[in-house]
Amino acid sequence: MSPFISELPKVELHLHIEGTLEPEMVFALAKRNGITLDYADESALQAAYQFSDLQSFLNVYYQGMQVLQTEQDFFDLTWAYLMRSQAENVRHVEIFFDPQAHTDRGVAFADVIGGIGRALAQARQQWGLTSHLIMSFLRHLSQESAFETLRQAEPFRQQLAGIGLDSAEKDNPPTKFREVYAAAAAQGYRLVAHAGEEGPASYIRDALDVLQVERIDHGVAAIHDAPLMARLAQERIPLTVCPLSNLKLRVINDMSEHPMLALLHAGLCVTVNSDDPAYFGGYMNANYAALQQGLGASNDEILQLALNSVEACWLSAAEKAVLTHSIKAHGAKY
Ligand code: HPA
Ligand SMILES: [Zn+2]
Repeated sequence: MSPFISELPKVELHLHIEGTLEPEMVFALAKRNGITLDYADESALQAAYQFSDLQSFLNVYYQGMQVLQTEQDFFDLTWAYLMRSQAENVRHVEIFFDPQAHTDRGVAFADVIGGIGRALAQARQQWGLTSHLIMSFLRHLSQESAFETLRQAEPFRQQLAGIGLDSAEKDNPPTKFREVYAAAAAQGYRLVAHAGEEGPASYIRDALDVLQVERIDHGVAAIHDAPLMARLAQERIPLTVCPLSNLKLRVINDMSEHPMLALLHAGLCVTVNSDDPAYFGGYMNANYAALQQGLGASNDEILQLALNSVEACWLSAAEKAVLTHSIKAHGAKY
């Protein structure tokens, strides 16, 4: 790992906390909670991490997270992620969680958000690692289920910065969630959505125009739509791109085909993120390194990507200025 990447101050904007569940923790939590797994050991579980598309990943992802049952489980999961982030010089994170994937199997919303929130608060206190939490609706479920989740979140409104939309994209367009996004906006939530990962570029346009999101998660399908790219550049709509995820889920066949630098050079506010690092082969540094090694990204390009993440995040202007300064100071050393 080049020190230029490992010592670079970083911001992560697209991370599913359930996607940080490492095989080792799957087995530890299964034991603690008296659950029998279908896999003999960690390497047998890891061997199942061969994905052909988004759905083949989601099947494993939803199965793995069933070991998460108590408030302490959610704390331990989140704390492990934050320790790694701290070690990788990540200074601020905006992370997703999938409440319906837990409440649908009888885990209380309060335990999920309680454990995650306790870990985030501890990281802020111990290291000054700041964070925001984004509640994601599962798009393969109904809009009514999303509304029910929005109601369940009401007592925790202050801990939630925004809402997102994830899970199976194909045949679950943004338009399916028009009303629940409008209701969340009326409650003051900030809005993001996954769009243009496996789905078409038109889903990115619908996320912007119908759901009124301010940031697009993934969005790599924009590369196929020149007018949309021009709009995204003109409006500086951030895309939270996840290189290793795109490779593992076969959105691209090889890192050398990744559209990140083409989007960057067209003036888009593209950012680097890890998505589900326990499943896709690496955390933040590994995603930056993949762009350096697989796509030939230069130090200047990497620096610009890191600065874009500060621009795209939800910190105050004063907090952003501190991060921008430290990224530029890091760049000046090379
Ligand atoms: O990459 C993703 N795409 C859609 N849904 C998800 N849920 C976790 N990760 C993902
Ligand atoms: Zn994602």
